[in-house]
Amino acid sequence: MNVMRKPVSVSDAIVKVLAHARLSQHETVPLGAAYGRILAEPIIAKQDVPHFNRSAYDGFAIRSVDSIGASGINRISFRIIDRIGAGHVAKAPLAEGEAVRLMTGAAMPEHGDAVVMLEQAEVSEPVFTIRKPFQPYENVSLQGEDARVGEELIPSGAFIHPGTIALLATFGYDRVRVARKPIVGILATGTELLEVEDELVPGKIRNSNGPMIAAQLARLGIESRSYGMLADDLDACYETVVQALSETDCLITTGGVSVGDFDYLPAIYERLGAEVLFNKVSMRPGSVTTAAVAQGQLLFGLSGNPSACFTGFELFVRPAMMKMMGSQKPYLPYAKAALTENFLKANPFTRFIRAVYQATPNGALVTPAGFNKSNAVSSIARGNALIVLPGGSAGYEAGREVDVLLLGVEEGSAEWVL
Ligand SMILES: Nc1nc2c(c(=O)[nH]1)N[C@H]1C(S)=C(S)[C@@H](COP(=O)(O)OP(=O)(O)OC[C@H]3O[C@@H](n4cnc5c(N)ncnc54)[C@H](O)[C@@H]3O)O[C@H]1N2
Ligand code: MOO
Ligand SMILES: [Mg+2]
Repeated sequence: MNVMRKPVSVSDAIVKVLAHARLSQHETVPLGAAYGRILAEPIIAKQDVPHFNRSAYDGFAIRSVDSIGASGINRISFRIIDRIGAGHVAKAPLAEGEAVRLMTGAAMPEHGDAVVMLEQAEVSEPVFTIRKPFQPYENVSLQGEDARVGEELIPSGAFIHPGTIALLATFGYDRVRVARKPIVGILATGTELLEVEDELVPGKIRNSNGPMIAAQLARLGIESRSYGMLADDLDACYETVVQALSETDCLITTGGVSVGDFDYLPAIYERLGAEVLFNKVSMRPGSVTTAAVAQGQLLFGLSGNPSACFTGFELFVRPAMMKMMGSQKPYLPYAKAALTENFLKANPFTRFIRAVYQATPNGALVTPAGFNKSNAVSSIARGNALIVLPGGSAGYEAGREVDVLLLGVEEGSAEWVL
């Protein structure tokens, strides 16, 4: 095996992966199941919102013209001819000096063009007086002020969050066209691996990457299919990879991608006739992250080292999954924050430091999340962000503003800015 590998930059690696991230058929789901999915159709206003002029307050609908000249010493009086709550319409149009007592959301009566709030009226049923004039449309929610029929409000490819659900419901979408979710397989390789419930024995460790990747996918709303754990055995791993590829849209493996004697993923890609897009990225951790394509399907060979595995997923698998689901915002959201402590290690490669990002009244701060080597698991548990230190730097001092990628944010970014 050739142990010398040619590294690609992080951004080139992302471009290569995204060029092969395709799906996406669509499916229709009930509105109640649409949260967290990606829209496969734009939301176009099916009616004006609101679709009738309505009162913005609890009060009295009047004709504004009747209020001209009202003041503290010249109170103008109105006669209440009807009383309606939201959901009702007044029985008759307003004539001069008439008012309808109506509640927030109730349709304005014909000829009514202003609302006197209850607090602005001195009421003595069946009349009330006012001490100021009202402008046309004062305290009225106008038809179409929120959205106009035919207007494209949300593009296809948008993440469906609770606000999107509200809009869909407003227009009567009881079913929504969304991108189909990819079916993603996970296979952990390593003779040293134990099941989570197993007792530790010398030389062995529990498989933490498998459950971690399943949760990283779950965070994107994707259910995974586990192919369990396999010992480092070329034939057995190859067979499982072939089976997994026949049952999934994409396969993620962990471990066995480096140059060790029992790192069989490179041989598996060769046997599959897969095109290896890259097998070395100029980053730490995750330098051994590999991506390959076999018969149009993406295979991600993530590192066995937990922090490297985690970072490889967030940087490369995540945008690919989002693109496969038609997302317009596949990238991790980006922020700037001030480093709270020195990080003085030199960085020949781009370095991704698991970190805690915190917005404070004095600006955003970011703190490395502790033990930060590729094999670290504690810092991925503590972190909610990745600090990005560019390659070629000599480290950074506390107070310095640094680039940060935010983890676990529902909606990503449309651009990769680093
Ligand atoms: N001579 C070289 N050695 C190594 C290189 C190199 O370039 N030349 N790269 C190093 C880097 S960087 C990393 S990262 C690791 C990557 O190793 P592999 O991806 O091949 O993974 P393994 O060898 O299978 O395991 C590495 C490490 O991770 C532990 N592991 C594996 N699977 C899991 C799992 N499911 N859950 C938790 N931990 C896991 C495994 O026990 C090892 O400790 O290679 C360096 N070596
Ligand atoms: O792939 Mo490694 O994580 O750079 O230590
Ligand atoms: Mg290895």
